[in-house]
Parts: sequence; structure tokens; C-alpha cells
Amino acid sequence: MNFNNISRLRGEVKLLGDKSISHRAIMLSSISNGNSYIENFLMGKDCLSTVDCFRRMGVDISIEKNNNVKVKGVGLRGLKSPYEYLDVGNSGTTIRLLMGILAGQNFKSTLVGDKSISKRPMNRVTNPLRDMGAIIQGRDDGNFTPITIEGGSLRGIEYNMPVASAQVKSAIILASLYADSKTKITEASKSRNHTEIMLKAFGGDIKADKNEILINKVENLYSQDIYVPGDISSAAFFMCATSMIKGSELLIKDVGLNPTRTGILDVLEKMNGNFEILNKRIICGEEIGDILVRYSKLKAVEIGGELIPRLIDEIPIIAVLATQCEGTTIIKDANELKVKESNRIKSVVSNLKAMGAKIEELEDGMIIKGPTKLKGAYIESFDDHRIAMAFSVASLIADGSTHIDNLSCVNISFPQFFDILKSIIR
Ligand SMILES: O=C(O)C1=C[C@@H](OP(=O)(O)O)[C@@H](O)[C@H](O)C1
Ligand SMILES: C=C(OP(=O)(O)O)C(=O)O
Repeated sequence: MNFNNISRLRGEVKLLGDKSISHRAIMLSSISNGNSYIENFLMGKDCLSTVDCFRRMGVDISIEKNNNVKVKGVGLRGLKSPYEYLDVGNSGTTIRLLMGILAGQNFKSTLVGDKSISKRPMNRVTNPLRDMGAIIQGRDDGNFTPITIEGGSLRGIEYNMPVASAQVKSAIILASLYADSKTKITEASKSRNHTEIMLKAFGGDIKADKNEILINKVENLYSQDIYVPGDISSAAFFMCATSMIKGSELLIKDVGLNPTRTGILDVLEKMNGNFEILNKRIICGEEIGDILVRYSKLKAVEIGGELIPRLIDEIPIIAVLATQCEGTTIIKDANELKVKESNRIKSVVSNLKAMGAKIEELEDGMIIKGPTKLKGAYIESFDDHRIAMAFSVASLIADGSTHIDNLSCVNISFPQFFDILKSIIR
């Protein structure tokens, strides 16, 4: 793949559904009563791992034309004991949210995943679920896969979140559906709230006010039709590419704009980016709109604190963008990057250094001085989809050719990435 000497990006694109919302749509539809239709589902490997796990527990899920999915819900207590391992592949969202649901089942099940998953910490979910009464075993006292969960009757807990993580929060919310008393979760920094929004639509008894969430048990959840908005985390690659390449202009249609996910827009605005939000509306409780973005001369910013959970997956591409900003960009408070598909602080710093960027690694982030003309290099993706895509964008603005290993990992979250990129290169 070589994208040297492109002159600009132009056009109109529509992206497949948001990854976080697609996972939740399969999970909640599976444990509700009735048939749910999911439109614009993300047919990426991670979301298909979620589909596979629920099929193994007896849920009839059919993938139909045009990225639509039909789920025949089995109800809160209708999942069947799987006779094989539940394989979550590369997906942190699948394993952590599923652990919450499995904690409430009257059967024992074992979760496995790929090499990357086997290194990601699960004790952040294991600990609160054990407090609720689940029996969980796994390597290093339930911290790493394979993880076996013996579910059963659970009790509600009061839980102050030690890390800003929507996966942990969602696992506790989903387990609370099976608990005999109320659960209260308090977040220090607000993480994405798609579970709260969708669960309410399915008939869950959940109240979310600022950083506090209260959940009570219900007898049933009821099926819903869900439209999944375009994934802002995928849109971010094209928004940043367009902002960096002179003469570029791109319209990205129907993107999810839930405020817990729009940190990238706040950053672009602070950098002096040129973009407009058009056609803003709400569908299935989620904000959605079109993003019209144009090239502009950018300036450095400081990124940290409560902004981090609102743009955590976008940091690799933001770091690439920062190399083109005038001044010093500081990214801090981003320790969570170390426990993603790769250690994203190290992956970003080593690859940007190889391309000639002025970048310094911090314990919890990085410092980038710009603007720098990047040069082509040999890039290691570390089999991390966001690293492969961020550096594919970096290659567009680099002198000389860039080689990135294992580009196929983009299929985890964005199988159409290269097709869409090719379609907008002018
Ligand atoms: O809940 C979710 O769908 C996600 C939450 C985030 O992880 P954490 O909860 O670990 O921050 C994010 O990085 C991941 O891509 C998706
Ligand atoms: C971290 C990510 O996903 P997950 O945690 O679901 O593997 C991601 O998509 O960047």
C-alpha cells in the first residue's frame, strides 16, 4: 500500500456503524424478549466476535443484506450454557461486557481470546463482579484469560470507578440486571454512556445523572429496532487526514455525536481546525449529524483530564495530527493507552520517531513538537488496528514510501478503511 504524492482528499463518505453501539445492540437484543432489528451494524471482526459468542449461547442472529442484523431475543434468563469456549478474539469490549452478563447466568462458561486479549487486565471487571457474588477464575487470580465465570444470584453494590472505563461500567450495569438489590456506580470522569442510553430504551430501570448511575432489577427487557450511527472513532482518521492536507474537503455523513465521544471535535476546534456539524438530530437516543471538514493551519494544544475518556481511541491519530501543528502538543493522563490492543504510548512514539517526528514519551502520554515534515519509514502496527490506520494516514503526508506490517488488522474495527481512503484521494 503506497499513498505517496497525493494532492488532496475530496468527497462525501458514509461510515458503517459505531463499534461500541454495535456490540451493545447485539448484547441487549439477545437478552430481551422479542425480535430486534439492527440497522447499519458494524461488520468488523470485533463485533462479529460478539455475534459469535451469543450464537454459542443459543441466540438466533441473522446477518441480512445492507449491514442489517436480526436478533431473536431469548430473554434475560434464556441464554444456554455454551458447550464450547466463548472466543472474544481481539475484542476488549466483548469480553468485559460479556463478563457482566455471564455473572448473572445459572451456568459456568469460559472466555478466551487472542494473544493481545490474553495480556489485557480483567481484574477491573473481575473484582466488582466478585463483590456482586460471581465466582470467577483465571490466570493471575482472574486477571487474564482464559477466564471462567460461574454465575448465579447476585447482589447490588455501590461502586466508585477507579478508572474511567465504559467497559467496566457497562459490565457492572449488565450484571445489575440480575442482582436482587440496587446498584450505584459513581464515575470520577464520565466515559461513553451508550449502555445507559440503550438499556433505558429496552425497558431497563436505570437512572444516569451526571456521574452517578442507579440500576434496579427488572423482570424483562423488550426488543427494539436500533439504527447504529457512523463511528466517530473511524471518522477521526479522515477528519485528521483532511485537516492536514492542503486543499482537502470532506463530508462525513451520519456520524454519532454523543457528547461522551466528541473529544476529537473539541481538540480540532482548539487546534483551529475548520469543520462544521450539519443536519444534527437524535436517533435512538443518540446524537448524530454530518461533519464537513476542510484543511486548515493548525496549532498545538494540551490534552488531558476529563477529555481523555472522550477521545481515548483517537489518541494515535491525534498524535499524528500534532506533528503538523505549530507548537508543542502535550497529551497527559492517558495511562489507559498502555492496556489497549498494544501499548499505544509506545507504539505511537516509536513509529512517529521512525518517521522523523519530534516526540518524547511520558509515563502517561507524550509531547510532540511541530510542524515536522514526516518521512516514510518501516512501521510496526503491533497488530493494533488503530495504529495501522493512524500510520496509513501519516504515510499520506510523508516524503518517501512507508511500509506498515499486517495492515489486515484494520478489519477489527474498520474493514472499509482502505476502500474509503482510496475513494477520496484526488
Ligand atoms: O465501552 C466501549 O465500547 C469501549 C470503551 C473504551 O475502553 P475502556 O472502557 O477500557 O476505556 C474504548 O477504548 C473501547 O474501544 C470501546
Ligand atoms: C480499545 C479498543 O477496543 P477494545 O477495547 O474493544 O478491544 C479500540 O477499538 O480501540
